[in-house]
This record gives sequence, structure tokens and C-alpha cells, in this order.
Amino acid sequence: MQEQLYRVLVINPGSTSTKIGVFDNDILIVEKTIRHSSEAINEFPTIIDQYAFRKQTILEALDEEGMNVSKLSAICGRGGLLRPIEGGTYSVNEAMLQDLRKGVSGQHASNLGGIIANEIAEGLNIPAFIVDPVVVDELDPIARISGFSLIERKSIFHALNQKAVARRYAKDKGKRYEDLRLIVTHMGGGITVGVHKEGRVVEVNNGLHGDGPFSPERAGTVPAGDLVELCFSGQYYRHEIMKRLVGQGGLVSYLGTNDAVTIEKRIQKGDKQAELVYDAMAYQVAKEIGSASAVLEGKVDAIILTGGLAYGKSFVKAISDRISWIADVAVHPGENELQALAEGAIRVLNGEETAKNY
Ligand SMILES: Nc1ncnc2c1ncn2[C@@H]1O[C@H](COP(=O)(O)OP(=O)(O)O)[C@@H](O)[C@H]1O
Ligand SMILES: CCCC(=O)OP(=O)(O)O
Repeated sequence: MQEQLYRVLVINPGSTSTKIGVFDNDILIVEKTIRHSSEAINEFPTIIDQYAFRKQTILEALDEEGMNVSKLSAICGRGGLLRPIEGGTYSVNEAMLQDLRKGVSGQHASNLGGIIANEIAEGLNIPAFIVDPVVVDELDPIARISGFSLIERKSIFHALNQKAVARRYAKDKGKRYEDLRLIVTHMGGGITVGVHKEGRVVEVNNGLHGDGPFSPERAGTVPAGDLVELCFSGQYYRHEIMKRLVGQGGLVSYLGTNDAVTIEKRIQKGDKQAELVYDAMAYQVAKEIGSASAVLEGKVDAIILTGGLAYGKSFVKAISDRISWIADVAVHPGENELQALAEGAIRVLNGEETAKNY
């Protein structure tokens, strides 16, 4: 019997890029990454204000590739900051759209994934899905304790790619993901270090506006008392401080750009400040991996480095030199997110799974 062909458009809005792919079943036939400078992104006061710009970017990219959208079977977007939920493929519904528009758990570009997928799908009368959104929550109870009873730690991370890369690593080693103890470090616009203990992410830093290493555009953990003083100094509005932490934090705040490639060039030309800050980011990532290894009591099968920053050889070396004593370091540059989104949609289209309801 001939296999049914499903053509799926996948949409992955990240903080520094919009990535799209078109798949015929699990075969990628079109892939496009559009990078956004921090200036371009910072022109928009809120994430939802980026909606028309991101959607237009996607439609233009499809047009450039000569892709006829009328042949699509479904559209799948990266899921955003919803209420905490278990992993899986979800149909986009009205409750989800409302929460994404509101930013019920915060503001991040991935909130636009489900919204744009739904908008294009509605016009074509086909289903829209999201898969493993950034709020997938498998934290152990102990990991939720922040040390301040009014504030609970949250699971906000690159769930889609961390899970996809971890599963791929297990498969390559001929093992089951559920049998491994891995530390997966996704290094993109945000950086998250997840402790994958036998198939569950029991500990991870909240890479949006919680804690962990600083990243190209996020502040990560900052000294709490000093932050409180700044908030009440009368110098800043709430939204300004938030923007300094998310969007204008990290590399952007020290060096004015979220682009590690530009920073590497500046370092090669002798820019000492760029060298110090870039190495400080590697140092903080290494510290977070060290603390993740304590969660696993030192019994770590492998440390996986992934995301766009994992293309940077000197950056990867600066981390590896500090942590390779813990376990083998596997480098998986870029991400598996487009494939993981397509596979999640196709599992539902071919009846292998039923889409979950939000
Ligand atoms: N070849 C490369 N070398 C070093 N850094 C890179 C390279 N390619 C991309 N990056 C950096 O990776 C970061 C973006 O990672 P990515 O995973 O694409 O982020 P996001 O999905 O959050 O937009 C940027 O700082 C970018 O400059
Ligand atoms: C909100 C956690 C996921 C994240 O930081 O994604 P980007 O690196 O794509 O911004």
C-alpha cells in the first residue's frame, strides 16, 4: 500500500531568528532561517507587536522558495509560554490562543508560533498544532523550592530541542532515552541547562526571566538585592527593567549585539571587552553544568551542547575545558526543532497519536 503523503509547514520563532521548514512526511524539502538583529526586534514594545512582521517574514520566505501553501496538510508552530503542561502535540484552540496573546506565563517569541500557525491554517482550512512548548514541566518537587516562599522556581526552557536532541543522542548510542542521565545545554538567544534523568527533565534553569547563565540577550541570574534597589530607584518603569533582563540583557547589554559571530570577529581583532564578556558567558554555562552534575550525583552519561552558539568552536572549547572532567561532551550545533515539530504533527495526522487538548 502506498504511504499517505503529508506536507507540513513548521514555524519556529526564536528570540533572535525565525526558522521555518516544509516537510513531506519526515523529509525536509524547504528550510529557511531569518536572523533578526537586536535593533530590529527591540523596535517592538511587546512580543505580540511582532506578529505582523514575523508572519510577513514567513510568507515572503515561502514565496521566495516558490512554495504553494494550498498543498499543505497542517501547520505546526513552536509552542509558547502557556500554563505549565505535559509534553506532546496539542491542537491550537481558542483557550490556547487567548493565553498566547496574553502571555499568561510571560513574553517570548515562541508565543507567536501557535498564533501564526493558526492564522495561516484557518485560511487553508487545515489543522494547526504546537509541540513540546517551552513550559513543559517535569521538575522534581525539590527543584521548585527557590529559597523564598513567595516565589516558586518554574520550568521554562528549550523543551522541544532538548528532548529531540537527547532522544537522538540515545538512539545513536543504541540506548533508550529513558535509561540515560544527561545534561542537555541549549545555547540560543536564551540558554537553558536541563537535567534529563531517565526521560524526565527534573531540573532546569528558567531561561526566560528566571535564573541560570546569561545569554546573547538575557541577563540570567542577577544579584537579587541589587535588582530590587534598581527597581525602586525611580529611574526605570517596570517594562524597562523587564526589557533589560530579557531582550536587552546578556551580550546585548555589554556589547550591543546578540550576534556571537560578530563578537567572535571583534575578539579576533583584539577587542578585550568582547573577549572577557564572551568568556564570562562560557564560564557561567560551565558553572550551571557543574551544578546540574551535582543533581545527578556525578553519575552523568553525557553532556550535550546544542543551539546556535554550539557552532562557535572557541565558545564550545571554553565550556568543554571547564566541564569535560564530568562526562563525555557531545556537541550538536543548531537544533532539531523543525524536525521535532514536523514529527509531532505527522504522528497526529497519521493516527499514531491523538492531539492533546489545551
Ligand atoms: N556559526 C556560528 N558561530 C557562532 N555562533 C553562532 C553561529 N551561528 C549562530 N550563532 C549564534 O547563535 C545564537 C542564536 O542561536 P539560535 O539557536 O539560532 O537562537 P534562537 O533560536 O533563540 O533565535 C546567536 O548568538 C548567533 O549569533
Ligand atoms: C523561553 C525559553 C526558550 C528560549 O529561550 O528560546 P530562544 O533561545 O529561542 O529565545
